[in-house]
Amino acid sequence: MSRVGVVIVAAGKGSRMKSAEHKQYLNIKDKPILLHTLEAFQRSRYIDHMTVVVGASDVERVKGWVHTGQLHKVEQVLAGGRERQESVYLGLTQLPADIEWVLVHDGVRPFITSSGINDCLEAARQYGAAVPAVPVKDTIKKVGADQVIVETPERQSLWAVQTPQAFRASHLLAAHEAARKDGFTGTDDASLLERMDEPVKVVMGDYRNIKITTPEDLSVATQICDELAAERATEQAERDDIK
Ligand SMILES: Nc1ccn([C@@H]2O[C@H](COP(=O)(O)OP(=O)(O)OP(=O)(O)O)[C@@H](O)[C@H]2O)c(=O)n1
Ligand SMILES: C[C@](O)(CO)[C@H](O)COP(=O)(O)O
Repeated sequence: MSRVGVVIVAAGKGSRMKSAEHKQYLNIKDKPILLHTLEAFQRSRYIDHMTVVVGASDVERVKGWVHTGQLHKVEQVLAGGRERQESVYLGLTQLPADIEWVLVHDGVRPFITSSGINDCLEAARQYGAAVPAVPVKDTIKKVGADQVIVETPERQSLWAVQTPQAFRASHLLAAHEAARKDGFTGTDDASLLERMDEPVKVVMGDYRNIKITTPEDLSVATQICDELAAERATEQAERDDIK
């Protein structure tokens, strides 16, 4: 029987946040960003296994959260690498053998919902690989080193890509190994399959599934956190009514 796993990468330094503490450990409301993310996957009935990749000096801290007993899907907490891609690769190499489908998620995207996870996973099962994305709202310019515009791509075809990104685990590992061999570094996992001409399906993401990157993201994060908690409470009340 195969299982669905997620590799959650959280070994970054958060340099753009410019905070004393690495951003994944800053609180949104009552708890650290990374803990919100882990709880979102723990809640999802589509996920069986979690591998969490963190900075070497944070492994014991995160294992401490797991030992509270609320995060039983977290089966391993590993030390990551210098780049995001290396952290993902380290997680993939340690996945249990029974994980057929794997999602890769940024630890600093705490507002992923169970339906967002399911949409991506379902599309991956159908097409082989899938990522969530949202249509861009701004006009995007390609700008040269001299700060002069090079071109304006047609907005209709531009999407801002998010995580979780879902793949057959063996394919993603092979794509990472090929990228390492070729010295290729991508800013997401899908790009490693794209360069091997493997199709990746795009599913509609959620504008609230933000990657917490800079200080201004923190105030909007509090608002999104409240909205999602209220929506979960309403859904729970509806389920209780049906019983
Ligand atoms: N060596 C790295 C770098 C990044 N990440 C993770 O990849 C996700 C997305 O990266 P990003 O938002 O860029 O985080 P940082 O690299 O920490 O931020 P910055 O680029 O501002 O330093 C984050 O959850 C981050 O912790 C990781 O696991 N290992
Ligand atoms: C994977 C990602 O979250 C998709 O939007 C993004 O590319 C990560 O980028 P970063 O350079 O690690 O911020």
